[in-house]
Amino acid sequence: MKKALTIAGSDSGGGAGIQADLKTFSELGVYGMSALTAVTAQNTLGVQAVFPMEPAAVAKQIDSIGSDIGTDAVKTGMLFSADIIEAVAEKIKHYQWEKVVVDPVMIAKGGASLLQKQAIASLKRYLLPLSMIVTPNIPEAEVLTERAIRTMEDKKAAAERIIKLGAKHVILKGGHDENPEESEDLLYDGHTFTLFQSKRIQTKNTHGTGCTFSAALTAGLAQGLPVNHAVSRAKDFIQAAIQYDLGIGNGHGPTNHWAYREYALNKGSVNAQG
Ligand SMILES: Nc1ncnc2c1ncn2[C@@H]1O[C@H](COP(=O)(O)OP(=O)(O)OP(=O)(O)O)[C@@H](O)[C@H]1O
Ligand SMILES: Cc1ncc(CO)c(N)n1
Repeated sequence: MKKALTIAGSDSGGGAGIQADLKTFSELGVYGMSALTAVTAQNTLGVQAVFPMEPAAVAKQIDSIGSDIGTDAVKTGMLFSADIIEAVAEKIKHYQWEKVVVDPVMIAKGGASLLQKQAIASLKRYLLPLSMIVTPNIPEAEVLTERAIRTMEDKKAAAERIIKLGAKHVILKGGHDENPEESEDLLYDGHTFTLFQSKRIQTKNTHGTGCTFSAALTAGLAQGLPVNHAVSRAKDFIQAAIQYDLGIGNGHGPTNHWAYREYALNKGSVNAQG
């Protein structure tokens, strides 16, 4: 049984954060574990409140897992503060975990801050160098590189800068792009750029797309897929999850974590791998 650990915040509404991660791990046949960094009071309309955990409480949860169960891959999501980031980085080093996916979560779709501004320097300094792959969306990549991103050339330059910060791979996600036809994600390993394209689905129900994508990627790494295959399958997983949305809540609804197994895998309607 392959295992994956998510170090992230709780979304009470169930569409993003720890809940999205565990649902995704489960759908892909990986045993999921969690270390909570924060509790958010959240639904499809927005984030009503954030209650961060003590850094020591985050570290203790990771120790409980690391000292007994172990893990095949780890992802980080909402980390909130510099102190939590430093505690997490120390534990990742201590347990010598290498398959580390860093989703540099900063702002929720409604605009609520999930990472304090002062914590960005710590993210770059302590966590990115430990990551096998970092998964920014365009606004997050702009913050990490302190440059605006408009064109494909900008995207490539941003990916190069992020690799210089110490990440081994970067996947720059295009969900926030202006392109009405396609949602394209750019993978860079320090040598080669690979573009993963899919049809853009017109929907307001995209709550938790980033978490779900990075969790699917983490599950793939836990199962031993090479990075490009794990990205490709994660792209298929999120495509199905957005396409067959559930219509839950009054705002930006969650994606459908069952859809990949129910529709995509069986009908072969997407390029499933792994
Ligand atoms: N409307 C869409 N149609 C198809 N794919 C999409 C759409 N929106 C996002 N995606 C895909 O979903 C994945 C997550 O991308 P996105 O840029 O939305 O992440 P994010 O902004 O971090 O998500 P979140 O808002 O949950 O933090 C990417 O693979 C992206 O291409
Ligand atoms: C807890 C949590 N993590 C991440 C996101 C980003 O989608 C969110 N909205 N909530």
